Formats: sequence, structure tokens, C-alpha cells
Amino acid sequence: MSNSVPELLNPNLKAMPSDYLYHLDINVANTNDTSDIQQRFGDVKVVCMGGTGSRMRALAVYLSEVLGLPDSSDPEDLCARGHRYAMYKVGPVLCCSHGVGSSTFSVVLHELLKLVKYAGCQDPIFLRIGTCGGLGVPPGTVVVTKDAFNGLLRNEHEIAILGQRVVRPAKFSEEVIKDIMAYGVEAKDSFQTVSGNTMGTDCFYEGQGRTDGAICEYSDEDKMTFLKKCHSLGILNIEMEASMFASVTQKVGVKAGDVCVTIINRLNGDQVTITMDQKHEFEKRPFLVVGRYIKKLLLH
Ligand SMILES: O=P(O)(O)O[C@@H]1C[C@H](O)[C@@H](CO)O1
Ligand SMILES: O=c1cc[nH]c(=O)[nH]1
Repeated sequence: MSNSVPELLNPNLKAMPSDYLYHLDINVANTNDTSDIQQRFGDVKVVCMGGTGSRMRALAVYLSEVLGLPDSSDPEDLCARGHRYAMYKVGPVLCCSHGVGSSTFSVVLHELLKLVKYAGCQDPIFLRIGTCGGLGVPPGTVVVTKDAFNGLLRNEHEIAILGQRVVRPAKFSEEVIKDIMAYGVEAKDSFQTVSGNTMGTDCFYEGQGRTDGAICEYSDEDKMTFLKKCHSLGILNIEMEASMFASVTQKVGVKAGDVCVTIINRLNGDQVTITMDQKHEFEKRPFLVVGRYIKKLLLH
């Protein structure tokens, strides 16, 4: 392992005397002396992120048990005053919500990357723990993303910057994928964990080929042709963050992984019909996989 603090790709940061991580409500008052931030966050090795604050709170409680940490049954939301995201710290793990989709996720991702930089965290690993629609796998299956495709079925992420289309590659760390599959999966699990490609779209409805949104200008047949094409590219699940997450972390050289549970098989329909109780049970499945992986990672 290299043991290095992430190098961010913004020369302007060096010239800023202070940096307010607005959405996290964390003030880096003096960027030349970040000892206070280092004291609070310098031990962070893993940053877990997922859509909702309640899932991230439950993950924090779960990980504190798995890692044998002193009582964290009621972790404090460190970003409560920001009213945007929720963030919990359990030992060397941060659990932070990111909202729905790449736009809300990218905001907090930029700020979390700056946070680990200011804190001097060594080789932090970023993980998304989410839900998704499956393609040809039964609901409840956990998918560990290999390559992240965007809604144009390209293994890249596209973003408008200064009025220009900027396209960046979207690859997750092969080491993280391999280790999650090796240490996170157990034969005794009551569910399947598979590794496959993921499509991250900008829209839950039209972007994912649903016919039940407020707008739909294609036929059921068009939809099925599209979903089958996705499947033929090795895409096993569809969510709304993978390509942005892979591309941003790849760009700054931070290792990352995406672990999501399927809550529907999109080859069979569009409506999510599982009960909320079932959904909450499914949501815990990636916790088991990621919990074992993190435990193993922290032993090294
Ligand atoms: O982390 P979550 O479960 O929020 O991720 C998926 C992808 C979208 O953000 C959202 C759509 O329902 O769920
Ligand atoms: O179908 C689904 C289910 C969850 N999240 C998504 O983005 N799509």
C-alpha cells in the first residue's frame, strides 16, 4: 500500500486561506494548519455513502458492532446543522448520506474528498452502499459494480463544465472489487452477491426506460429492447450514481466501490412492489458484505 493522502486536482485550494464545506457544515478555518480537522477525522480509513440518512445511521450502528467499538447505539449526526446530509463517524469509518442521484451525490463527494485531504487521511476508501433495479437477477441480490456505464450505455461519465461536454472514464478500483468479493461474501449468506456492470442514470423513470413516469414516449417493446441491450453489456443493475462516483474517484486517484441491493427485476416490470419491511431487510444485505470487507481491511 502506498500510504498517501489523496492529491486533489485543484491548484486553487492551496491559495485558499480557509474552506467552508458548506453542505457538511464543516469549517476548515485555516488550510495551512488543519490540526483540528486532523484530530477529528485523521483516522478515517473508509467513507461509506448511501442515499438516505436513516440507512447511514443504521450502517454506523451496525459497523460499530461489527468492529467491536465502544457503544455507538446512538451516533451523533455531525452534519445536522447543515440540514442537507447526515454524517456519522464510528471509529475509522464515516457514514454519510448523499441523496438521490449524481447531482446531490457529487456535491457531498467533492466536500468529503476535501475533508479527507484536509484531515490527512491515508489511502481512504470510498464506498457506496445503495439500492438499485436488477437486470435478470432476483430482487434481494447484492451487486458489486465492475464497470460503471452512463445512461448512454458508455463506460464513462459526462458532465457540462463551462458550457462544454466533458467526458471522463468511470472505472472502480479492481482491488476493491476483488477484495469485497473475496472477504465480503460468505457461502452461508441467504442471498446471492454477484459482480457485474452497473448503469447509473440521471433519471429514475425515462432514464431507466420505465413506462410509468409522468412522461413516456416509447413503447414497451422499445423499453425491453433497451433493457436487453443493457443486459448484453453485462449490466446487472441500474441506479443513479455509479458513473459519476466512479469517474470522480478515479480522477483524484481514490479507491472506490459500489455495492447495491436490487429491489426489483426490471425485466419483469417497473413498479417497486416490495413492502417497506422487505426493503429495509434488503437494505441490510450490503451491510453484511461491506462490514466483513471493512473488518478485514482494518486488520491489515
Ligand atoms: O442509495 P439509494 O438507495 O438512494 O440509491 C438508489 C439510486 C437513487 O439514488 C435512488 C432511487 O430510488 O435509489
Ligand atoms: O429501479 C431502481 C430501483 C432503485 N434505484 C434505482 O435507481 N432504480
